[in-house]
Parts: sequence; structure tokens; C-alpha cells
Amino acid sequence: MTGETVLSATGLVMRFGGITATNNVSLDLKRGARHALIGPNGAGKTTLINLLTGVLTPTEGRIELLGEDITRLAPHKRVARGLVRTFQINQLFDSMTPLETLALVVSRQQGLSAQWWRPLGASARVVERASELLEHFRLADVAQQAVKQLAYGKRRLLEIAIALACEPRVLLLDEPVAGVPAGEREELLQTVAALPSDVSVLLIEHDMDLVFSFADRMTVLVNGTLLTEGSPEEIAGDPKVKEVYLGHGTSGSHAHSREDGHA
Ligand SMILES: Nc1ncnc2c1ncn2[C@@H]1O[C@H](COP(=O)(O)OP(=O)(O)OP(=O)(O)O)[C@@H](O)[C@H]1O
Repeated sequence: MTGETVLSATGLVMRFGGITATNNVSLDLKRGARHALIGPNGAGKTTLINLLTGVLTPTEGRIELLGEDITRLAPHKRVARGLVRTFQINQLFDSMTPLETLALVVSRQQGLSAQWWRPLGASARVVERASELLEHFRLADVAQQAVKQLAYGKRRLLEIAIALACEPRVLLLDEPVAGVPAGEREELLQTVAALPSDVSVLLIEHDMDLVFSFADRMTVLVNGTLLTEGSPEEIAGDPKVKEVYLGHGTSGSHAHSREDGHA
């Protein structure tokens, strides 16, 4: 890793009336990073992601993407600059197929969306990229099924594929395995592990197995404040982190039991 910072948040503060949801949080995401953001419920993870994506404008602080100030940039402009978060499943069009959905996003990404009258898939470049994504995200066999008929795990895979279709430099991966049944987890975990290495990833996740198998760097938030940041080893051995998690009925390390039966 070159150590180059691709996304940098400095002194972020977000107040909602009397509540300080984000309290002077700074975070640097390095090129190619696998960085996890963890913290108990209400720690301020969602608020921080909303600040990074531009859904919220911070009360104080600054956000830079690839060295440029994006603190007040609209969300879609951040996406165009390569800062993309995974989309929630309920934002998908249920009657479209994974192929159509990805072709739509890829067309837009390739600047072809103005040619909406052309049948989806009429451009070879679009079909090529959409097929590549379907293959990579193990959706090829369900490419022609309506999204509403897909198993939940496949829908989560499609969410990540859509984000990747936007050609991100930075991917904010929001709880990729949340709610996924045991039998479908492994496929999702493997796919997440195989994300392109040049894409820097910030993972927001409660599942400690995934966090510790994925991350090379971790940031812990508590009550809107950055408790600590470090390598997975440092975080796993940090008494402050253990205390926070034990206080919330789960452990800061691998104690979270595996539900999928895989070692
Ligand atoms: N729009 C809002 N108005 C008022 N308070 C808010 C708003 N959004 C978040 N908060 C408060 O900010 C704090 C942090 O919430 P946030 O959702 O960011 O935490 P979180 O770490 O994502 O939690 P979880 O893991 O449960 O999703 C909470 O006390 C929450 O009630």
C-alpha cells in the first residue's frame, strides 16, 4: 500500500438539536484499504456514513476525496467522483432482472443514459461490463429472473454489484451480511473478500467475524466519539473496546458465534 489517503474526514461534528451524533470525528481511508467502522448501537455509524455520502452536511469539519474538498458537495456528485455506498435493497426495481438493473447502471456510468430509447444491452460495452459483474457477483444463473424472485443473499449481492457498476474509488459497504440466512452467507463473504483490491473499502458492520476476517484497519465509535483506531490485533486486544462491547452484550473479538457452520 502506498499510504496515500483517498478519503479524509477531519473534525466532523453533527448536531441534531441538543444531540451530538458525531463528535469531532476524524478518519483517513488509505488507497486499497479494508477499513471497518464499528461501534455499538447508536454510536453514530449511520450518521458518519450520511456525512461522508453527503446526505447530511456536517455542523463542523471537512471531508476530502482524492485531495478535494467535498464537504458540501451533493450526494450524486460524490458518486460521480467515485465515492459510492451500497444501495439498500428496497431501492431496487422488483420487476427488473439483475441483467437489466446492471445494464441500466452501467449505461449511465458509460454516459449512454441519454440514449434511453435504445434497448437495454444494445451496446456491446454495456453488455460486457454487466456480464462481468453478474459473473463476479455470482448472479449469472439468476440474471434473467425478476429481482423480487431472488433469494435474499442474491439481492444483497446485486446491491454490491450495483455499487461496483458505478466504478467507485471508495466503496462504503453498509452491513453486507445483515439479515442474510446462514446458508447464503458464505457466498456473500467470499464475494466481499474478492472485491477489487484497487477499490478502497469502508465497511460498516456488526458481525465481528466478518469485520475481523475482512479489515486491515478498524475505527471504533462510541457515543458519537472516536474511541480508538488501529489494526485488528490492536482493537481485539484493547481493554477499552472490550469494555464497550461487553457492556452491550457482545464481544469485541471473535466471540460472536458463527451461524453458518463454516470454520
Ligand atoms: N435525524 C436525527 N435526528 C435526531 N437524532 C438523530 C438523528 N439521526 C441520528 N440521531 C441520533 O444520533 C445518534 C447516533 O445515531 P446513528 O444512527 O448514527 O448510530 P448508529 O451507530 O448507526 O446506530 P445503529 O448501529 O443502531 O444503526 C443516536 O443517538 C440517534 O438517536
